[in-house]
Amino acid sequence: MSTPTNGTFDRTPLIAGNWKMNMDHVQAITLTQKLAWTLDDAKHDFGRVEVAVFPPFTDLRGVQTLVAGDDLKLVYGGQDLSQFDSGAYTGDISGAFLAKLGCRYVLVGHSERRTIHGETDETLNAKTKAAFRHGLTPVLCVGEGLEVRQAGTHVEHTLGQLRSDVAGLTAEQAAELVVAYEPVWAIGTGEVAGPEDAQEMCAALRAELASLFGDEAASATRLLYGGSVKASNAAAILAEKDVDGVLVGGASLDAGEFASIVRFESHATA
Ligand SMILES: O=C(CO)COP(=O)(O)O
Repeated sequence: MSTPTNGTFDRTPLIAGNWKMNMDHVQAITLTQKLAWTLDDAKHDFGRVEVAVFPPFTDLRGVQTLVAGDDLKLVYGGQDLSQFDSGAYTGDISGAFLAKLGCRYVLVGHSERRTIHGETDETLNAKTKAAFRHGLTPVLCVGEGLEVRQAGTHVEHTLGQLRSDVAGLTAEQAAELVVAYEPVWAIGTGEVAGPEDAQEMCAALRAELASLFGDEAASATRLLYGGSVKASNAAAILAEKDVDGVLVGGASLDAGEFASIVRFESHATA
């Protein structure tokens, strides 16, 4: 069973940038280069804190070429994949294609896929399994909307999503899985859930994973927080025991800001 650890953290932190539908394939090269140079200048240790970017599909070939050509240590993934492997699914992208492009990760069930594209937990369960089938690590996104948060049922709601989306996985897959808690009300709004909110949910997610797959698997699963993460709030969120990384939207489009989030250990957690 893969237990990502580097001796300092319980699990290797993952700092992930979801570019959403921003950056064409030319801009993607500039952003990736700038990020790589900034982190190189800062002597970033990628074995200590892993860095992943999630560009649009049309950027992936360029990012792959750059990463391979310059031997960059950052990794990348797709923002979605099809639950099917190939065939008459116009507009969809197979996990096989992402794997061939060198993707390590793929986002599954981002709230924008759930709300704008109406993706159901049943579909997301199939997508999670498709990712594993193609050797990709799913970064499964879960989280509640504002009404659910106000009703106080956010933990039950989010655990319900998790249970449906991971049904039928093996303990080994659960250990490799990354789960991102992204409260919808905190995405792109400047409203950030407090570190204690992130910890509350991540602890609940880990306990649920333990009951489904056992303690060993659950202690290896990396849990991220996402929603208005910036360099100024990342360190406090990442100081929480069960938070193993962050999934960053807007702030990942600025190489300096994102690099600063990656280097969260150099910030005071005040
Ligand atoms: O949705 C997000 C990352 O997947 C969060 O986006 P923001 O960081 O822009 O709030």
